[in-house]
Amino acid sequence: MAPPTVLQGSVRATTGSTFESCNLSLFPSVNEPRCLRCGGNRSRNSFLGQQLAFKSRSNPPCVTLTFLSGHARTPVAPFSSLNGRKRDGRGNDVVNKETLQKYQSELATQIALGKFTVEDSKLNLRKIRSFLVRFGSPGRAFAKYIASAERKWRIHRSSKMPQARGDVRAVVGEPFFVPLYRLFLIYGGIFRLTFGPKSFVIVSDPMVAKHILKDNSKSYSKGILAEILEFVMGKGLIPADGEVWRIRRRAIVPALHRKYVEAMLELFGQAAENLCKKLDSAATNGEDVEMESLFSRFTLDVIGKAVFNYEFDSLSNDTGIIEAVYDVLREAEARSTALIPYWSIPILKDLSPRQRKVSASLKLINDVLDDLINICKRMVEEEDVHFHEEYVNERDPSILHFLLASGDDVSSKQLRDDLMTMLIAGHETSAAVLTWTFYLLAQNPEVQLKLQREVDSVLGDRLPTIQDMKNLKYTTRVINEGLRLYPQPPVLIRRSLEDDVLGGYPIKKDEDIFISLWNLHRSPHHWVDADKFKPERWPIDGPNPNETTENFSYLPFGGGPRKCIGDMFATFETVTAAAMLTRRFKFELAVGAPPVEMTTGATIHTTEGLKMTVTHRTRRPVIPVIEVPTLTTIDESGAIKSYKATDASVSVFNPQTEDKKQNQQKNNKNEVSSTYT
Ligand code: HEM
Repeated sequence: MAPPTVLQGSVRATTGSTFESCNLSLFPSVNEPRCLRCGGNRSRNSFLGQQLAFKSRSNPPCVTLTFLSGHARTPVAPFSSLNGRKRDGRGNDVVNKETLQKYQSELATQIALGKFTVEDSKLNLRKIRSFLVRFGSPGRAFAKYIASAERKWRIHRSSKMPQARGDVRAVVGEPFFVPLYRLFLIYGGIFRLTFGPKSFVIVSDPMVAKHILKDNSKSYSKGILAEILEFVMGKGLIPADGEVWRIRRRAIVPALHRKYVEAMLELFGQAAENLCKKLDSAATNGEDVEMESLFSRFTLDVIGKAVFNYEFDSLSNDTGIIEAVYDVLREAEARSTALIPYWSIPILKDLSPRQRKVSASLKLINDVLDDLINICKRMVEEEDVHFHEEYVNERDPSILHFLLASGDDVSSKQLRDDLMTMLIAGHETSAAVLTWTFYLLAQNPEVQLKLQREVDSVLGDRLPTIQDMKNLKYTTRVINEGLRLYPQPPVLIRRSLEDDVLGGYPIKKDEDIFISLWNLHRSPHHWVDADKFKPERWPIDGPNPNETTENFSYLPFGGGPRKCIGDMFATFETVTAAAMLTRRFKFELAVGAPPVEMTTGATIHTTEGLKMTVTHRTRRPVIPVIEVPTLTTIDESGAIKSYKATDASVSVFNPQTEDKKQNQQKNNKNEVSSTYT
């Protein structure tokens, strides 16, 4: 079937309008668009500020309609920020009406000045085309040619991407993705944000995100991200582009096969046990705990073992290497939010104590990695390797061991870059997911209780197995929902390698693009109660939600060829931790602790930690039902008499009332044994 016709027009062309470029009346009403060509109902109707995308239900759709300009829609959903903004009684964020009104009036002025108005063609090409079709096939072909040329011309000439101009100070002081959300509600799914000479294209539209990440991914690189991370990841998988990326991805992805992930479950369970021990003593001593740093240590211990078989043991120790890892991580985050590339100023690089410390930390980590690579090489040499697709060394199931055993022909520097990349990619992300999910659980005790019930019935007191991962359905939904509200990272970065058209707007080569997962995941156009924590929004027996099932409205692990390689690993790791921790403890926000606010580096951190009160879960006392032996007789008159063993008295038994009593007792017993407080 032919691809859908793509039409563009102004929002002014409303109800029942006919588009001159396509000779089609398209919609009887903006609210209820229907394709008049095929009669199909809408399948997607998103009126994103300046953009209305409409696809008919036929597959493939016969028409896609995109508005390029017009009036912005009044934002309908509260924006969500935790940085000093008001919250309602349940901790949900509420709209800062004044700010929105200011933006709306600013936008109205810009619209009045004609900034977003598309100029219509003075020529009535529709009439010319109608005239041409009278001349048979050559006329029709010519009319078609004119229509297509006009479409291109319209895109080229009249499409003007909505622009937000800002003073950079306006976005300093709060995580940068928060003002981007406000701008998205006003300017729509794609707009340009300009600070002085620098401009970024901000994408919050699922279809545009899909185009960049999947359909035309070859035309985009990691851009600034690669520049920022070069000092620590070199040519590792996250910053790498082109041929290096292709070769390394092909070598590394097979290492995370099913058997490897299964082997990792034991590791997740052991690390979660260690964390439980820490919490045990805090709960016994009545001390509050700072969960963000504990989660960070938990995931560091996991990823060290999983990637290069290194025992950081950071939940129990504070060694120099752990400090070095954190130094480097903090530096990477500082660089990713810096307004100027201070690290490339030679004098700063050599004289600044912080930069010198970072260089020393990097050297320490690299030395440790080199040692680990050498140890592993020796192990592999001594081993009688029978390498196959699902190869796992029992003594050392790490990714490094798999790569060396596979005969991966790679320089030590590249291998080090890859290991470092996985260490960073798999550490802070998972820690942040756990931090924010537990923050949400503390605010939603009914969800925490439901989660605990599932864990009790699926796990009991066991360590989780791979089979349990299928059965911990609600726990998985809790993690899915945590990832929706707090995506890690909140923004994906790309740079265009050639000219392209995004959402109908032409963009040039070398444009910097931010795909806001924060906006996509909280878009009021795609989610009901977008800012509410509702694990139930995901059908419990449905597929695990991802970019494919949600058509790029939800992409916690990215999408397309550069999708996260550790998605299954991370899901099982966080599900295991959530299950094992909530099985033993109840989590509440500590009384008197500072408000939990966001700050950002590569992932979303809290500004002052996540202070929690952790208490042991206790079963309600089980009231035993004492079974007293009885002797029952029926006398000649038919009356039933029962004699209790301990009791000399004789009671006359009325079967009906006794049945009721027993049922009552049974119910009490069930309730007591299956409920935790
Ligand atoms: C909950 C935890 C995690 C989250 C939320 C997460 C998220 C993501 C996202 C969104 C991307 C795409 C980045 C982009 O397109 O620019 C990505 C890429 C990547 N992730 Fe993860 N990740 C997690 C855990 C892990 C783990 C455990 C590992 C390693 C074992 C890992 C390794 C990577 C790598 C190597 C890439 C780059 C892939 C490429 O460019 O080819 N991630 N991750």
